[in-house]
Amino acid sequence: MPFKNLNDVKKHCENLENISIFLGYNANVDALKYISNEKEFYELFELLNGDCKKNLNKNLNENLNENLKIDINKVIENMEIYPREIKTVEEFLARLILAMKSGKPVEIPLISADLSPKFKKWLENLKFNEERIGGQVGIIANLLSILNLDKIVAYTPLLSQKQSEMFENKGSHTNIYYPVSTNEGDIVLKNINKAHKNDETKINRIFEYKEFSFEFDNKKIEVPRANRLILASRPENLRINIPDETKTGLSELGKNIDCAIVSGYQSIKEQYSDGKTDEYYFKRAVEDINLLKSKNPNLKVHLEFASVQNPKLRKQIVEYLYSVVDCAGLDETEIANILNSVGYSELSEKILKNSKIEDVIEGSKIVLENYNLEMIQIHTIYYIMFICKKIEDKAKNDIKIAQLKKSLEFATILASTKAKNGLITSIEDLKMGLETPYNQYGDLLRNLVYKINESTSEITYNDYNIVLVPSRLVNNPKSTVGLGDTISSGAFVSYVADLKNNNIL
Ligand SMILES: Nc1ncnc2c1ncn2[C@@H]1O[C@H](COP(=O)(O)OP(=O)(O)O)[C@@H](O)[C@H]1O
Ligand SMILES: O=P(O)(O)OC[C@H]1O[C@](O)(CO)[C@@H](O)[C@@H]1O
Ligand SMILES: [Mg+2]
Repeated sequence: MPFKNLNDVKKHCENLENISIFLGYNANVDALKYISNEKEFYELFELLNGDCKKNLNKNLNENLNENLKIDINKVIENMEIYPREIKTVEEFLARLILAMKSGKPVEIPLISADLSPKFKKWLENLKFNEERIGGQVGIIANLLSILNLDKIVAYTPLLSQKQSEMFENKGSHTNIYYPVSTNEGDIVLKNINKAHKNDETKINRIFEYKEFSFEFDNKKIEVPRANRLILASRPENLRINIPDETKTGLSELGKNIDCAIVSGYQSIKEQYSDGKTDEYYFKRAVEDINLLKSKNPNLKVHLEFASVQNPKLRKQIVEYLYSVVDCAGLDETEIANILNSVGYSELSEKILKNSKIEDVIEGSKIVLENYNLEMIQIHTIYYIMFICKKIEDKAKNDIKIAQLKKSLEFATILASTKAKNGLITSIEDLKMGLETPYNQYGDLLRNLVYKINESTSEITYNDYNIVLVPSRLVNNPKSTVGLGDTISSGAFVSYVADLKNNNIL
């Protein structure tokens, strides 16, 4: 047990203090709506459906204005169609019910210009419970600031005043910066709170539901676990991209940082109104990473995946970007979806259906090898796992395993603190995570991975280190959005700190 008490955790955090990182590309405001029980679920749709419980079951809402009421038959139809973009309230309700039935994380794009008037009106009237910083860059920057990293260079194309002020420089020194270009083509780092531009604020709507049951179409639906559905905005002028004038300074910036976390590619569209295409942006994204690495070949880059509804774009992210990054972070659904996009639909189905760890490992190995990644980190509700190639020298490899385990242990402490408290405000808060027990399958999972690591049977795991730590699962989480980002950044930065400080891996 690497962390016996808060002091051990604090010591670990000290290792991170000499790390500098680049983060790109997505930050937004998350508007959170909590759905804690059956009553709150029905209340969501009251504007459209009056006595919602009754009406969502019997469709007896005749006394409501035709233009407003929810068409239950259409909702049922959409549950079959499984819309991958949301334009109507019926599509939204269908995907929300399916998400709640599965208890799995879901993100769906919402194109504001295309919304039906009824859905638009409903969204405008919806009262959210709170607003928080969102997006991988937003969530990770604020976490790493508290962990006192030396420098966090956070780049996001849209930086309104509201958004820039949601970055919290809470470390022992100002450490979150925005890269700004000079006339000479260099990058200077500006305190992100003072770097805002005249941009719009990107707002995502997050529906955070708890465990409860409700009735729809006269059937009882049990929500197996608290989770979230994200309606992600896709503003036309959000281009996942570093402008040319800033690009010229990237190689010099790369020299002064240790690592980077890139994410946000899920916002890239196939076609833009000015004729630009997905390919244009993926090629630029590859250039950015190559430039960052050009004068610092040791720079480690982690790509944090997200839910991508369009299979073609999902495949592009993998094919363009996995070849140039070192580490990949993703949840169980995301690895399954990737496998489906790159030709392993049977394995993908198995993972989605049975959540068996052996299948997840098999899938991770395929991705690791096909794209020559150094490491994959998978987070699921019950465990967090690193998979990477072994070092030949056994003594060194044993140290590596111990270090990787420590990084994952740290990550579970971060996640359970955030799940329990909703946010992490200081290193002291991590006591809450440390006091959260591992989930009930902890020993079972550890034994299973022990056996897999020992096995020499037909599936050979001999060349790989499979390092697993069970999650410290919070029963009644305050919120769940961003827990994966928290896990991935905590684990990756710890890994990089070990590389930098111990020189052993
Ligand atoms: N109640 C909880 N307590 C502790 N950890 C949790 C809880 N719920 C989810 N997690 C962790 O958070 C991860 C969610 O990651 P992910 O799906 O990538 O979400 P996001 O993209 O919103 O950050 C899960 O895989 C699990 O490891
Ligand atoms: O796809 P987008 O719009 O960048 O949003 C990503 C979403 O994922 C999260 O970063 C959580 O992983 C949310 O905070 C955010 O709403
Ligand atoms: Mg995630």
